[in-house]
Amino acid sequence: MSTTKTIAILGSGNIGLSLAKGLVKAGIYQPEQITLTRRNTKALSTLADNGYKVTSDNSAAVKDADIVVLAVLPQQLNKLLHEIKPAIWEQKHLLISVISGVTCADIRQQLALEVQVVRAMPNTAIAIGQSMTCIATDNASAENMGTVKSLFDTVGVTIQINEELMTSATALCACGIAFFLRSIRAASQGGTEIGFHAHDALKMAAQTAKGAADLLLQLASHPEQEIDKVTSPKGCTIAGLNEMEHNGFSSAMIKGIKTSAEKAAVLYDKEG
Ligand SMILES: NC(=O)C1=CN([C@@H]2O[C@H](COP(=O)(O)OP(=O)(O)OC[C@H]3O[C@@H](n4cnc5c(N)ncnc54)[C@H](O)[C@@H]3O)[C@@H](O)[C@H]2O)C=CC1
Ligand SMILES: O=C(O)[C@@H]1CCC=N1
Repeated sequence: MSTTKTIAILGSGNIGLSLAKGLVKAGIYQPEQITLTRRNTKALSTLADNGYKVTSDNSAAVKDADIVVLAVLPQQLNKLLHEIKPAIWEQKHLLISVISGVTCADIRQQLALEVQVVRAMPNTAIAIGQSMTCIATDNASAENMGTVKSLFDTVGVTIQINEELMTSATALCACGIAFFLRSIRAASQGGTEIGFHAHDALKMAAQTAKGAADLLLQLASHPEQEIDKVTSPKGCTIAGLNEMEHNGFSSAMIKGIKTSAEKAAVLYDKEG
């Protein structure tokens, strides 16, 4: 699926660039249809060489775009909204915010405009078409939600949720990718301690994690069902697994996700 719409990504840092690269990789956008903004555009020179439009002028980028993606940090948002407000046309623009902890209503309130806003919470695997993206809105039309879903469907799996759950989605899916990466890293460190070179251990741990995830996704089974198939009686798996649990493995993950969700809810200062 390709589109003739143009998109401006305001704040081309980690997630903004991952999104841009993912959309181009998926074939839905040509680089020429995407404007990337950043205060220091030197950091985007390679992307400019690859055909993306690059500018530090957010208002110009908005004027040229059908879809405007807000991808700055929460503490950078109010200044950006103030800057682009005169360039936003309520009847034309669809705003997509990937910013954690900021509601659709917060954005309209800052802009003092009744523009349609959709929140999207992707993760960095969007760069390779493997994001888990949650989307939510409080005012966008079904047609615009369809547009946003189709856009993110090209770069992973998308689900629509209630906006109240967006901070939870941030913790589980956007932060979550870091939690799983750290688990894989820890497994590889264990692998090195028991005899493998570091690069082999990392590859073995990553493929094992991928296989575990695919068992759940492809067979639609439950983790414990799959774990039961691995744990031979009096065997080495249950011995290792129980040792991890005695050290708080599941508890650490649950507590970490709860802490991230609590933090996600207070990232944005409306007055800031
Ligand atoms: N990094 C991630 O995995 C995810 C991040 N998010 C959200 O995305 C947002 C961005 O996060 P990151 O990409 O990690 O941060 P980042 O710091 O890498 O990117 C933000 C970018 O915005 C630029 N910027 C700041 N003010 C600007 C302005 N006025 N005009 C143009 N560019 C401006 C900065 O120079 C920077 O390149 C945050 O609100 C975060 O909550 C959401 C999902 C995942
Ligand atoms: O760490 C953060 O605040 C952002 C939001 C989700 C992923 N990164």
